Amino acid sequence: MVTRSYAIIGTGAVGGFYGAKLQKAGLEVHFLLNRDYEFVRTQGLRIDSLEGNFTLPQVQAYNDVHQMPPCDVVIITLKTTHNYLLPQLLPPIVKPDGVVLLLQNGLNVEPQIAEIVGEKRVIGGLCFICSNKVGPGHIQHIDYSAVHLGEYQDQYQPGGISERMQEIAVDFQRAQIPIELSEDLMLSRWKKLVWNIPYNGLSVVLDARTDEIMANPETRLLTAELMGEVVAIASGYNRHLPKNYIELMLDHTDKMKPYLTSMKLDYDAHRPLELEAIIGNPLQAAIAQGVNVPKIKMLYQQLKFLDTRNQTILR
Ligand SMILES: NC(=O)C1=CN([C@@H]2O[C@H](COP(=O)(O)OP(=O)(O)OC[C@H]3O[C@@H](n4cnc5c(N)ncnc54)[C@H](OP(=O)(O)O)[C@@H]3O)[C@@H](O)[C@H]2O)C=CC1
Ligand SMILES: CC(C)(CO)C(=O)C(=O)O
Repeated sequence: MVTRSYAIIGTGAVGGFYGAKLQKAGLEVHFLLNRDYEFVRTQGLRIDSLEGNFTLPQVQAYNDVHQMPPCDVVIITLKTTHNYLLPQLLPPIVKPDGVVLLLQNGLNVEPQIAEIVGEKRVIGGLCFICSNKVGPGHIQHIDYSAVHLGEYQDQYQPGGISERMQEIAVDFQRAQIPIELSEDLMLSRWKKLVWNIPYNGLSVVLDARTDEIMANPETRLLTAELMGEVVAIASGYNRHLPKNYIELMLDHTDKMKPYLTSMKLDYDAHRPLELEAIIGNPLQAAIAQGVNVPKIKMLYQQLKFLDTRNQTILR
């Protein structure tokens, strides 16, 4: 059996969880860390999960990419606000025939990765997971865990299901991570943005959990209207979402455990928001296609104000 080596770039809520699951399943995983490096090097990772708690007392931990071996699959799980580091981080750790798997929210991040490693070496991924890092090397997995993968091609042309996606899927299944393969990464990204744009944005502007947003008829309507605008931008790119998709997303959120989005957690911790990847880039995509999205534009403007002010306030 061919075994692929994995690198996790950003061992936080998402990277810590998926990387630990892959290692637990017997795969070779190398973890890049920042502030938690010393702790994780000596104590390993702890995962508290609704699927079962586990610890990995020993992991291959690094704080310098030049110490890491080049890997077959390099998984990026930094916040997009740290992607400016990738031109330095990526080149030493991707094998010549390796691939970069981008597990981040948002739109139009893959082209930035393709500029660094080449267009044929990028797979995009969407994570359907609720997970937080609650202490050094300590991840709390609250709900869901599925990953959807799609090949990136220039201008997000549909890339079909490649052999390497199927190989990665085998590893993820072995690690008991539910995985779906998408023939069209852009369609998958728009579907996810139907959820992320309203809830991530409104959770910050309204200072609210998902259940609070859903309970009030006005903010529930606003959520549906924002979703409608996202669907309209996707249509501008010839990606047509199912007619009942908005209803499905509202229904799905009604059934979710009350949830504070990652953008709200970042805001409360005075960390920069993933505003450009999640809302700014889709807004630019709407402008480029001449699609009118007044509510998304206003949400972006409000968040830009809050984010800028939040960065200047002393903690
Ligand atoms: N959390 C979730 O449930 C979900 C998250 N996502 C998306 O997944 C992506 C990752 O999010 P998430 O895991 O929550 O974020 P986290 O902040 O939990 O993880 C990012 C990690 O990157 C590390 N990091 C930052 N700078 C460096 C560096 N220079 N070198 C090495 N590591 C570094 C951080 O370490 P340190 O703190 O020490 O700087 C942190 O542990 C985002 O795009 C998010 O939107 C998508 C779906 C759900
Ligand atoms: C809907 C949710 C919360 C998990 O599926 C998500 O996609 C996210 O936090 O980005």
